[in-house]
Amino acid sequence: MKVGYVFSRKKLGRSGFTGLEDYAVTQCIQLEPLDLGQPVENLEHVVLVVHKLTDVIVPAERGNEKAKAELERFKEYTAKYPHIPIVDPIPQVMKLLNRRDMYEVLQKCRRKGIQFSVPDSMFLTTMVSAISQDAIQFPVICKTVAACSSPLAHQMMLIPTFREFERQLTLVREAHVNHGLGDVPVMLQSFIDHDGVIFKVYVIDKHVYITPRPSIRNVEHAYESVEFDSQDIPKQFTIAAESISPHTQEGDSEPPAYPWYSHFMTNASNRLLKEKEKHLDKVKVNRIADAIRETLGLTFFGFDVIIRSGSNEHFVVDLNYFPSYANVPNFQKIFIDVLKAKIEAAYPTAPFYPIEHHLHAPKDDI
Ligand SMILES: Nc1ncnc2c1ncn2[C@@H]1O[C@H](COP(=O)(O)OP(=O)(O)OP(=O)(O)O)[C@@H](O)[C@H]1O
Ligand SMILES: O=P(O)(O)O[C@H]1[C@H](OP(=O)(O)O)[C@@H](OP(=O)(O)O)[C@@H](O)[C@@H](O)[C@@H]1OP(=O)(O)O
Ligand SMILES: [Mg+2]
Repeated sequence: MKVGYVFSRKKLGRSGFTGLEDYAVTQCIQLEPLDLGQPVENLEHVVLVVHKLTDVIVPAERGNEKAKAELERFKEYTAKYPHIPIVDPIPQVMKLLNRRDMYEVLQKCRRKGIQFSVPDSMFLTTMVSAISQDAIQFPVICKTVAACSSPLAHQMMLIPTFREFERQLTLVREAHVNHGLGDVPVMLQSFIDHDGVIFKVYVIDKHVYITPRPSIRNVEHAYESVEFDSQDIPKQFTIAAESISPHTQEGDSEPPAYPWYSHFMTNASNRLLKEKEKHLDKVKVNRIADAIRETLGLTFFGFDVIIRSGSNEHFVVDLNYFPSYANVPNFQKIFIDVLKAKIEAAYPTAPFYPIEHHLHAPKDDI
């Protein structure tokens, strides 16, 4: 059975996708890229489409001609073959394109009675919009309202104090600095001290995988704002084994690769990680995953959890459609099993044939 997919070249280069087509064949699934550059008539018939179409929608919305044409082609395709399930459906995925909608989704999940928090957030037309000192608790992180599928969506600024916020405004207004955050809608979100450890939660249908990652250290004193690119944050800790050197201290970091590096907990001790993991409530995290799945009707998503220092308060700070699934054990098996279950649900009477058999079957036989 053929499953069409639409993923960016970057995504297909990720480790989880390496060898996926070959593995899928062993499971009677033929994964085929949907070439949105071709007329719809030339697109092969498939039984299901899986995608991260946000990578087409976002550039299309920004006027990219190639992306606009591809999106049109995708719409034509779904109009022509309305019976083919799109996993996940585009209207649901669209709810994660911006952080305002994401915030609403998380609030809705909280109303289902699960005890978790979302940091206070406020939305500004641009960063130079005036705010009063008590509008939000500082420190804050300034994030673009646009949530994904563009480099700018990952440009952030950690702003320790209101005074420093005002200084940044002056710099932007006088155009002394020209960071991308200066003239786009932004969200200010209260920064929560969490000891530099974030938990990435990756969800594939009912499968939930949680893994710790380096994050921002606690803000213990005022400093100048820190601009960073969230995609450049190291994806794993260099574990500082206390036994290696008596001079090694918890939180010592590697030589900075970026000016902002020292603000991140790149080098954690096993003790700190264990301590943080002890506070992680996996049952709660699973409940949050269930609530998001039910609220949005999504199969593929990820969210980020931090635990406030000195407490058990869990915060969700980000929610993404089709994240990296980096290091998820058995990713390929889980992914293909989930696709098979979707196909079986959509076509309950059609058995899975070995691919050779299917290729010789009549065209409208799945
Ligand atoms: N409210 C917060 N309090 C403390 N730290 C935060 C907060 N929000 C974000 N962070 C830190 O900043 C990082 C980037 O934030 P966020 O996840 O919102 O960015 P993103 O670009 O949307 O990420 P992704 O690459 O997952 O899409 C987080 O991984 C975490 O380390
Ligand atoms: O680049 P990576 O492979 O790490 O994956 C990142 C992914 O980029 P990709 O979908 O183009 O791969 C990002 O997507 P956009 O927000 O830009 O849409 C976002 O989901 C991050 O959370 C993922 O990083 P993670 O934090 O899960 O590792
Ligand atoms: Mg994140």
